[in-house]
Amino acid sequence: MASQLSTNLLGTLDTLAGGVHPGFRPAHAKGTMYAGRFTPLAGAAALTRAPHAARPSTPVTVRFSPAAGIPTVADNDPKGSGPQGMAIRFHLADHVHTDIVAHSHNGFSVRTGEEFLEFLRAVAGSGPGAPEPPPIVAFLAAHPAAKRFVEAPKPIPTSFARQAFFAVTAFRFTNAAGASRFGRFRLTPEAGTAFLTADQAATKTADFLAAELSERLAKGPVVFRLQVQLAQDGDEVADATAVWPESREVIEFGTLTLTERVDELSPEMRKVIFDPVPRVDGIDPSGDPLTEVRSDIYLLSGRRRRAAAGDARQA
Ligand code: HEM
Repeated sequence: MASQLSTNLLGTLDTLAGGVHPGFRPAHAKGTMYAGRFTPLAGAAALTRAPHAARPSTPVTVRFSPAAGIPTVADNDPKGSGPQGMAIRFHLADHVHTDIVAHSHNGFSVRTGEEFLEFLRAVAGSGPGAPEPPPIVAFLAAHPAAKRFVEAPKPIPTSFARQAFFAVTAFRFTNAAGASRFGRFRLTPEAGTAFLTADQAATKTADFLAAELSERLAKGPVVFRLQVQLAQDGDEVADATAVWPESREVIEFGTLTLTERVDELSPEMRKVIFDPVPRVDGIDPSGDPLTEVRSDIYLLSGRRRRAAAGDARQA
């Protein structure tokens, strides 16, 4: 059952999206989906006994999305586009899967769901007609991580294939010998990162990122390196605002190769609800409080979306 916190978070995201858009996600509403394969490297099985770390290859479904809860948001909207999302489903068997939900900023604004609700409410209360100073000013003054997140540049990428993505919350990886390490997934584009200037971005069309990816895929696959940044003793593993230094070891977990676009409006794709909890033996939550609340709210939101799409019986 969804908690009061999840219900409140969902309601506030709806408010920020200008109301409920039936059948769409209240965050990362606009998205396109792709099919491909994951092939692990030796580092994967050394870190975890999860099945996709040992198999030669696993089919995947990927969804890229601008951040806003508005289904028509423009890909080049300076406020609504970033951080872009990349959600990955590894198909392990019929109806068995494990997901990674990542976005293009390394880190998050707040540590807990309660704090996120406070943040979203401050944003919602700071629109036209808000008191002076608006509530977001006091919130950001009291929450330095949220201030850093808000103020961090979020340039528009030239392509989803030229953007790096970070799963943000840490997991505990356990290998076949029972040895555990904490780490954070990240995705590095094989083509390297590349961003538009504000002037270049302004010349782009509203759906240019999906169009660009289709053109790119017509010429060949799009490749990402799936990596895990490992925590050192003493690193904070239960706080998504605590970004670990880039000097931490990063292991090559495997390669994600996307080959074709799939129809996100097909009944099968509309059913997909990505889950921030991996739910696979060998990759467990780290105790980060965001993980559980996100899992709860994505399910709540996903079920509402499925019901609106008319296939609630499959929920
Ligand atoms: C308490 C914190 C958070 C809340 C309440 C929240 C809320 C949501 C909701 C309601 C959705 C739509 C889910 C659906 O309808 O399927 C969503 C999607 C998404 N969120 Fe979050 N989120 C949180 C934290 C994060 C963090 C830390 C990240 C960074 C990785 C993130 C990245 C994404 C992405 C990429 C999607 C789109 C997933 C897809 O393609 O289906 N969120 N979020």
